[in-house]
Amino acid sequence: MISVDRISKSYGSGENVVHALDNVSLNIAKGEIFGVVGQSGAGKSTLIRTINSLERPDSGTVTVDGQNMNLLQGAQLRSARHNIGMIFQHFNLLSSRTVQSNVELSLEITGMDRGARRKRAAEILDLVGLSGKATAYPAQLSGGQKQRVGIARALASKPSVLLSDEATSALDPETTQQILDLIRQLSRELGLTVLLITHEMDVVKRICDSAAVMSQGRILEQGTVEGLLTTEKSLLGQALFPLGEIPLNGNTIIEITFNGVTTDRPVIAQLARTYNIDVGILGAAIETVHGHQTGRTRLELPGSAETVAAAIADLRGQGLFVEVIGC
Ligand SMILES: Nc1ncnc2c1ncn2[C@@H]1O[C@H](COP(=O)(O)OP(=O)(O)OP(=O)(O)O)[C@@H](O)[C@H]1O
Repeated sequence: MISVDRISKSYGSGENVVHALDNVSLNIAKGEIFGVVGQSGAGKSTLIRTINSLERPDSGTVTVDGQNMNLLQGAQLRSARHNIGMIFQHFNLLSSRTVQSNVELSLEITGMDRGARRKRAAEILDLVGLSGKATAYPAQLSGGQKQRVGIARALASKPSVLLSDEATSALDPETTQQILDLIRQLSRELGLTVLLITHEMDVVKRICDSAAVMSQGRILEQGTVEGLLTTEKSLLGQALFPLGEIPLNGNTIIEITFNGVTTDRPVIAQLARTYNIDVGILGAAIETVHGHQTGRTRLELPGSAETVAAAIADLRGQGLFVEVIGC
């Protein structure tokens, strides 16, 4: 649905040149929720602006829903943009217009007649849980409600893509979760493809199917969230489920990654019993992600090299992803 192929974008020149995007490629399938994480200045906003063609890349291609965005001009470009909704950190609502009118505004631009606009705005406000607030003004709404209006406005013209630029960064943790759950629900119900940029790992954990890590204009790693978790030394895997410093005391230290398949088995108790090892639990970061138990646990395995090797082989034999991180 969204294909970004080797795009680069620089600002300035000579000594002052900034490579905001440096040979960036990614593919987002229809209906997928894809998160891009990175520190301030990593290039995330530039990436989003090249996808809806607010910026043109210096090189490379952006394709959205089969259309090469770089080649579009005028009416064609405007029409392609109607297929891409966008939500923002600070909501960007017009304070002088009611909720209903803010949502209708995005439809006015498409040339839809008044009656159809009214009907569609009411429909989409209902979908985001705001039908009772149609006549309210933005100043009368909470942050979460404002973002619901932002989402309704973005989706009013029935786009197939939603771009989210730090849409939950101004919200408290509980409201963040509600908005993320709403985005996920809408994505599933409407088959909406979502690209969201964020600096918050919890956002990725809560709703993303796939994610990429950006730094200094480059993508350092990308893949499905579950795949990244089971990738050795994955930056995102470590950041999503942090376990802190590794204590080195001569014993073998391993990390077992759980991705929903095996957590209901008494893996650690079985290990201790079968190999007579006094297994030490050094840390665990396990949460329910998309209804599955996901995360990792760090264990210390004292004992002879042979016993420890046999225990690790046994765990891997059970289909578990095991990394030896210290010995
Ligand atoms: N219009 C511009 N002119 C000059 N430099 C720019 C411009 N837009 C972005 N940059 C630079 O490009 C780099 C990437 O910026 P970008 O806004 O894409 O990063 P970001 O990851 O979205 O950061 P943030 O989370 O702070 O918004 C930064 O060094 C920024 O200063």
